[in-house]
Amino acid sequence: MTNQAPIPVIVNGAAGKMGREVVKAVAQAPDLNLVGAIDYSLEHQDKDAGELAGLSEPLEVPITNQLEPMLGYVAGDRQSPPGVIVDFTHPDSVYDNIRSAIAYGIRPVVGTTGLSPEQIQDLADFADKASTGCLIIPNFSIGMVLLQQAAIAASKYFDHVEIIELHHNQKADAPSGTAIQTAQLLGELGKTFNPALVEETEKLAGARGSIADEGIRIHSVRLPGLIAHQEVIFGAAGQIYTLRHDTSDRACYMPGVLLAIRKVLALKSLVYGLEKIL
Ligand SMILES: NC(=O)C1=CN([C@@H]2O[C@H](COP(=O)(O)OP(=O)(O)OC[C@H]3O[C@@H](n4cnc5c(N)ncnc54)[C@H](OP(=O)(O)O)[C@@H]3O)[C@@H](O)[C@H]2O)C=CC1
Ligand SMILES: O=C(O)C1=N[C@H](C(=O)O)C[C@H](O)C1
Repeated sequence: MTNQAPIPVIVNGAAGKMGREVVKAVAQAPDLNLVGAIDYSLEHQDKDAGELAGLSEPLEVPITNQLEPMLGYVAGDRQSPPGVIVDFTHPDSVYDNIRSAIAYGIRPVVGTTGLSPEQIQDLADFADKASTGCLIIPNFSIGMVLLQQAAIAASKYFDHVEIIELHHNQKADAPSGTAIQTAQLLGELGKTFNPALVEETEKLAGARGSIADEGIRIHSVRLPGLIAHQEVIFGAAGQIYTLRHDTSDRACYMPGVLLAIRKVLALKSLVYGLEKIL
C-alpha cells in the first residue's frame, strides 16, 4: 500500500447508462476519489450521484451541469494528484468537453464515441502542446481488444471481410466507434480488402452497409434488447471465419475504465485505444 492521496475523478455524463456504472466503480476503488458528477439531464440535477447509481449510501456528490467551475475547482486543489475526467456523454459535446478539460490540466479518459478523425487529430495536437495525457478508448472491454487482435491475425490469410455491429436503439451514432476502430486496425496492415467481383446495384440505398476507408463494409443494427455486440466475418472459398463479441452487462467496461484513469496521469499526449495501455 502507498500513502499517495487518491486521484480526484470527475464523471461527465454521470446520470447516463455508462456514467452510473463509472460512478459505482470509482466509488468502490480505494485509490480514487469521486469529486464531481456532471450531467446535462434536467431530470437528475442535484440528485446524489451514488444513490442514482444504485449505491445504498449517498456519496454526497450531487449531479450538476456546471462543468467549467468543476474543472476549475479540481485544477485548483494543489494537495491532490492531478484530476481526471471520465467522459461518457454525447458525440455532439465530447470534443468541447475534452478541450475544456485539457485547458484546465485535467486528464480526459474518453469513452464517448462519434469523434471524427480530424477532431481526434486536433485534440492530439492540443494535448501535445499542453503536455497533458488524454485517453480516447472506443471500447473499454478486454474481450473486444482480443477480438480485434484475432481479426488482425486472420486478416493475413483472408482478403474478404465485413463487420456487423449490433446495439441498443438508444445509441446516437452509427456506425459504432468500435466498428470504425476495428476497420482502421485492419486497414493499418496496408492490405486491400474485398476486391469487387461483380458490379453491384443497391436496390435499397444502404443495403450493403457503409464502406470505411479501408474498403471494409460496416453494417449497423439497432434494436431494443441488445446492449453492444460485434461480428467480424471473414470469407474465403468454401469457408467462413466469424469472430463475435457480446456484452451482457456494462460492468464489462469498468476494469478498462479504472485502468485508464490510473494510466492517464503518466501520459503527456493523446493515446487512442485500450490495447495501447494494457
Ligand atoms: N468506450 C466504451 O467502451 C463505451 C462507449 N460508450 C459511449 O458512451 C457514450 C454514452 O453512452 P451511454 O451512457 O449509453 O449514453 P446515455 O445517453 O445513457 O448517457 C449519456 C448522459 O450524458 C448526458 N449528456 C448529454 N450531453 C451532455 C453534455 N454535454 N454534458 C454532460 N452530460 C451530457 C445525457 O443527458 P440527456 O439524457 O439529458 O441527454 C445522459 O445522461 C456514447 O457515445 C456511447 O457510444 C458506451 C458504452 C461503452
Ligand atoms: O453506445 C454503446 O452502447 C457503445 N458504444 C461504443 C461504440 O460506439 O463502439 C462501445 C460499445 O460498443 C458500446
